Amino acid sequence: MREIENRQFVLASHNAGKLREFADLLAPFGYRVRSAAELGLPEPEETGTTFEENAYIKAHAAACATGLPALADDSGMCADALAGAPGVYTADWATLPDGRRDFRVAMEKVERLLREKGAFGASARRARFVAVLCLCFPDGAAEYYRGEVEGQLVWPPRGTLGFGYDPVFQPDGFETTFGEMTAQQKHGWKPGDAHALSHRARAFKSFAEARLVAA
Ligand SMILES: O=P(O)(O)OP(=O)(O)OP(=O)(O)OC[C@H]1O[C@@H](n2cnc3c(O)ncnc32)[C@H](O)[C@@H]1O
Ligand SMILES: [Mg+2]
Repeated sequence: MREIENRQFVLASHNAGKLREFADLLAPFGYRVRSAAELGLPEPEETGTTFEENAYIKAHAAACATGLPALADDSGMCADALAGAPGVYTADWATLPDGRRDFRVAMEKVERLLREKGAFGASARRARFVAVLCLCFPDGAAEYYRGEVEGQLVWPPRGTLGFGYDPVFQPDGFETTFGEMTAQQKHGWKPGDAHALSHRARAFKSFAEARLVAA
């Protein structure tokens, strides 16, 4: 198995919300991590049809560009009543014709479609967040870590914390949305804990246990 040498790798993401969460999750481990955004790397086109394919595209591009191992996160929200949509197209649903992203518009679109399907009760509004992390080396060797969290879509959006679709997602067992949780509450995990809450923290926990060594 190839090693992460010199405690150094690239985070192959341009999403500020994700990068904040990873900075937080990685802090206890003391790795030297720079993001694709900081390094000015181009954003590759996400042409895959699965989270795994898109995570590989992003991680491989960053690993090739830097010569370092790269970790990418491909994630999304899957609504049962919409046959798993928006899924891998979660970011696309928020993208305006001029390329900017507006998650209020995206959340309204999801809500409109749920209403068209008659999805009003909690059980009809079930959804999950999925995150697939890909660790890829410059030679193309890759490994994957997946995390999912089940919950329901609420309306109207609640909370101003987090990012993306957080204000409409209420994880099972909680009365608050991810938009009403601090980053620590949303992760629901720190090194040594047996369980994590968010999709990203669950995937990260597997990655950390397999690959990271505390400083
Ligand atoms: O590809 P990178 O550069 O990492 O950044 P991105 O924002 O394009 O990320 P994705 O392609 O993986 O798209 C994921 C979408 O799902 C949303 N999403 C993912 N995780 C989320 C979370 O924890 N909370 C809210 N929304 C999330 C996010 O806002 C994006 O629109
Ligand atoms: Mg993307």
